[in-house]
Amino acid sequence: MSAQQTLAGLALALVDGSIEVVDLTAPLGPDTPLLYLPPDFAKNTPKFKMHEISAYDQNGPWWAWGWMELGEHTGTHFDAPSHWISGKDLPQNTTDTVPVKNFVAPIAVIDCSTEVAGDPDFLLTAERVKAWEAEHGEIKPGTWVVLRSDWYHRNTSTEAFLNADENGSHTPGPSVDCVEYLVEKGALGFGSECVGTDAGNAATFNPPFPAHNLLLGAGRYGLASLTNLDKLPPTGAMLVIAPLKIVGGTGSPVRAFAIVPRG
Ligand SMILES: O=C(O)C(=O)c1ccccc1S
Ligand SMILES: [Ca+2]
Ligand SMILES: [Mn+2]
Repeated sequence: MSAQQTLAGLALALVDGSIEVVDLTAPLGPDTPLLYLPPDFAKNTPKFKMHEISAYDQNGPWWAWGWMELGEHTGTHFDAPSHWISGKDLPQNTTDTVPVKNFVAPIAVIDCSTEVAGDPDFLLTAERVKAWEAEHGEIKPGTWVVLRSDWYHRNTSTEAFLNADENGSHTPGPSVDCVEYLVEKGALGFGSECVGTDAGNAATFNPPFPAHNLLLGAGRYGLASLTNLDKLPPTGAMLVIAPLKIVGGTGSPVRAFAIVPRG
């Protein structure tokens, strides 16, 4: 089938509903949960704030618009390699230089929602990824790999989403050997439903924050605060993300969605 026929088929399938578009993005606003780092360790991202310019009034008689205060790593967002010191000198490592072809790719969904329901500190390991491959096929280079945890149901409450106690945050993520394996398999990036791509206790890993240190350091990417992964098949869907083309950006809020075959 030619490329033209493939795209024409996609257009028809979108119209007849045999291919659906599934939103993977959390609402973005003042209530969007943000990562919380201990203030004696690091500065944090300020909350999202919308400033009204006009609302069909004396400031603009027929129009409404505003301006935002918004962190790069807020809500459903993309991590570029430059976000981490291990990726700071890599080529094409900022939101305005990452090749745009990397924003449309196959997505592999590893469902660990049952395990996470029993253990919020659950770690996706290389062994668990290999077990998924045994059932669904090998992860091919250029694939986004995402951890389905159903954690997105918590993202209307910062407290529930960060799930912290005196020992820190308890949220799932990938182990060091998992990230090493995904890099080895040529995965484009790793995605999570949690506030960040790393597990809540990833500061204690060696190296710390492997989904940043090793993944971004290998020139791959992260996606955090995804939603609706429970509506995707293990394989066969395509991920589309649209980071803002922020000059020199280390990341960006994104509208993420999946193109999913139905029936
Ligand atoms: O970039 C993020 O959203 C993120 O997850 C993060 C940022 C800075 C330090 C640690 C982490 S874990
Ligand atoms: Ca980020
Ligand atoms: Mn991050």
